[in-house]
Amino acid sequence: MSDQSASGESPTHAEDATDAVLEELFAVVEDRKETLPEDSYTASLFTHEKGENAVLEKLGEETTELLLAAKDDDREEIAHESADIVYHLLVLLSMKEMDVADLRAELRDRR
Ligand SMILES: N=c1c2ncn([C@@H]3O[C@H](COP(=O)(O)OP(=O)(O)OP(=O)(O)O)[C@@H](O)[C@H]3O)c2ncn1[C@@H]1O[C@H](COP(=O)(O)O)[C@@H](O)[C@H]1O
Repeated sequence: MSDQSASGESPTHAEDATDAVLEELFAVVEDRKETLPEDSYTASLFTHEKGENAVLEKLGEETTELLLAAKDDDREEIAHESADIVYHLLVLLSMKEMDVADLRAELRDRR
């Protein structure tokens, strides 16, 4: 990470790319919530069959898996579980009628 990035003064290209990935994934989540395609795992989370409890359970499971991966120093697994957590977190934000912008604003406020 560059000094400029660490200071928070100006986003780097890498940060721009990260932001775009989160925005794009969140847009897919929002689309699945609205259109509810039958073959979509995301859509299934918005049904009564699964719903919020399933998302919360997943976040709990994946957090445990992340802790185990960290204890094992398994970087590939850490990345995998982190991505699972971020995805399910975005689903939860959408369920609460929140936006990825709320997460970004909270992180920015801490700098
Ligand atoms: N990022 C994800 C994503 N992460 C996890 N999952 C699903 O979440 C489910 C549970 O995840 P787990 O890791 O617990 O699955 P698992 O096989 O039990 O694995 P482990 O428990 O062993 O880790 C699996 O069915 C995964 O496919 C995801 N499903 C969808 N997405 C994104 O959402 C987009 C839309 O997907 P659909 O809604 O399916 O069209 C995709 O293109 C992806 O970008």
